[in-house]
Amino acid sequence: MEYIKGRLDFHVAEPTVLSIGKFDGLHRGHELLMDYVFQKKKEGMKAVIFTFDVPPKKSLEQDAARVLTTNEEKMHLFEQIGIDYLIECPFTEEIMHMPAEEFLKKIVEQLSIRCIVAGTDCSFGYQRRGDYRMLQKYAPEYHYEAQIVDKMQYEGRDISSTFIREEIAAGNMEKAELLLGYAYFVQGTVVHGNQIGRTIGIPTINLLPPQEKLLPPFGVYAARVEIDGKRYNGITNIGCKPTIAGDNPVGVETNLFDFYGDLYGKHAKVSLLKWVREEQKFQNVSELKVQMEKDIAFCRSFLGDSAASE
Ligand SMILES: Cc1cc2nc3c(=O)[nH]c(=O)nc-3n(C[C@H](O)[C@H](O)[C@H](O)COP(=O)(O)O)c2cc1C
Ligand SMILES: Nc1ncnc2c1ncn2[C@@H]1O[C@H](COP(=O)(O)OP(=O)(O)O)[C@@H](O)[C@H]1O
Repeated sequence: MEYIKGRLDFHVAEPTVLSIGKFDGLHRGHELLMDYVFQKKKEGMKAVIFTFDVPPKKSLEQDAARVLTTNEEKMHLFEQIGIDYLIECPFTEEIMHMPAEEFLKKIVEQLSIRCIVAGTDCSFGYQRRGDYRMLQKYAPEYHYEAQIVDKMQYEGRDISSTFIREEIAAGNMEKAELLLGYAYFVQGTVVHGNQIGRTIGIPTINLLPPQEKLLPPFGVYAARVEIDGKRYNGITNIGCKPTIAGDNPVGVETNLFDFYGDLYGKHAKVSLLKWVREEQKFQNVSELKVQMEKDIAFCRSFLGDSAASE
């Protein structure tokens, strides 16, 4: 996949099918859009995703301001499903103020678009005046096909990133997985922690997710981890470790079952499968260790040998 970001002079010369949107989470609500995109790819067009790189909101107090997938995570997801070009268009003043018609003409010409696939809720151009009707209106003049797709629903509600954010914020990981089509994950580079884990026989890989990443409630989760293409079952704590003195940053830390080795600096993807309990402040580390061992026993039995069997 070619990842084009940070520039307005993006170009693709081959005929393309393009889908435009935020794609936060790349969830099941986007599945029908992707089905059309891959149908056209089979017919010989290059598959292009067009998305805007909007800087994170300044105030991240509210869950609604946080994202399900960071730009980097989205990039991995699109690569995995077989997209040929991902265009992350900077949301500059020029783009923000470009009339919708002009914007449409620009992308059709620069990206050799033959088919545009979009949801009924899509919007683009100054004051978001461009919508699916505009895409349909200009189809004959610009010689592209407009495929307008309805959102998939779950229990009578459109599947959307807002719906999924609500479930994650409530710790409903199984429902979030159903709506996403995959388990919610956090990924990043393994960094050093306080090095206490090894002293209690429970080492943990520490990830520090970016501020804009939505996290489920602080607590313990059954997890599946992917590192260097290998999968492990494990257990994750999300939070600030209130039992451990000091100002601990919000972290996602995971003990991998049946593994021992050095993982610092590695890239890890931690999928959160089930909420187990809230993070608590214990009297001391020995009490915490007793509880952690109980949590591990629970998760081992919950996960069985699922990582090995996939
Ligand atoms: C399964 C599990 C449950 C945890 N639960 C808590 C908890 O309830 N409260 C807490 O303060 N820390 C909790 N932690 C975090 C531990 O404090 C942390 O793993 C330990 O201090 C080692 O941290 P280190 O990687 O910085 O060395 C938990 C960690 C794991 C793996
Ligand atoms: N089963 C395991 N699960 C997690 N990390 C492990 C495991 N075995 C070895 N490690 C290594 O130990 C490190 C964690 O040890 P720990 O004492 O918790 O240190 P830190 O506080 O720096 O995370 C991990 O980053 C990894 O390199």
